[in-house]
Amino acid sequence: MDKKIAFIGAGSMAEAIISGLIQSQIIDKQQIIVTNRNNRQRISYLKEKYQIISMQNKQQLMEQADIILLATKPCNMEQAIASVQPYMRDNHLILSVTAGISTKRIERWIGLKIPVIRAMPNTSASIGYSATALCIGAYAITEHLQIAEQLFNTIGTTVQVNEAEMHMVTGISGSGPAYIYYLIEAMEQVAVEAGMSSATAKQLIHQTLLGAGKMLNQTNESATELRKKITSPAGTTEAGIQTLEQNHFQQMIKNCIYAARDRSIELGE
Ligand SMILES: NC(=O)C1=CN([C@@H]2O[C@H](COP(=O)(O)OP(=O)(O)OC[C@H]3O[C@@H](n4cnc5c(N)ncnc54)[C@H](O)[C@@H]3O)[C@@H](O)[C@H]2O)C=CC1
Ligand SMILES: O=C(O)[C@@H]1CCC=N1
Repeated sequence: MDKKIAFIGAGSMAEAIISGLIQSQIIDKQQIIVTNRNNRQRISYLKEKYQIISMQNKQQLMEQADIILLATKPCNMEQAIASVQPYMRDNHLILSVTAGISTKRIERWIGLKIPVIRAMPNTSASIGYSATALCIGAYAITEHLQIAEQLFNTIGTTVQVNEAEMHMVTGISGSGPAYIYYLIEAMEQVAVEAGMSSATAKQLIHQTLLGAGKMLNQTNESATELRKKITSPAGTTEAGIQTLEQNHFQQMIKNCIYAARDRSIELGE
């Protein structure tokens, strides 16, 4: 890719994308620029670790960049856009990974007929395994979507969705890795509580997770089919799953995802 990308916001998500892009070698390190509000220490860390460019001068940054990737928290986004808005050109491509904030609102804050694409990746981007959903704003055309797809496909998979679906996407795949980690935390805790060494527990659990993920990915079988194959009648799995059912596990997961979706809606308001 011969374009320069400027990251406005240099937190966890920006770092996951930067790390994934560099590993994919789609872009030269020197074509990645980062800036944040004022945390110099964070910028120095990223600059040193990834040998990318840092630039606190927003005018200079906007003159050099072709793609502007907005990666601040939703509450900081208006201010972040205001800091670069005077230097925006309508041939900049704006990408936003910010939860909740619509392309319409971004276009309004920018005040130009400028292409905006909203993306919802997840932190597995850092190793090339993000599940990213994309949706396009009013002024983005196929060519812009293709650039976004090219970029996010190097750090995982992409799917285009209607913007209305983005809140649910955020609840499912944006936050999704955290729910899985939370489940793993509980599995590790119980193994250690029962006397297993932490190293043994981690090895067994992490490989179990990896294997289950690959089974879903590599066989044509659904999660339900795969689960049923493990669940022998009157066996150990059945005993475990009955306990989950008695404790309304699936309803709890659904409530968790609805809560994340609703929070995304609130963040956009
Ligand atoms: N962490 C995750 O797993 C995911 C996060 N996102 C979205 O990515 C965005 C960033 O999330 P994180 O990286 O986790 O947050 P973070 O808090 O780690 O990073 C936010 C960054 O924005 C910078 N910032 C704040 N105000 C600014 C301003 N006015 N100008 C320039 N930079 C400014 C901060 O200095 C910081 O570097 C959020 O909107 C979140 O919804 C999306 C998908 C997954
Ligand atoms: O927790 C958050 O708000 C962000 C959005 C998706 C994942 N992390």
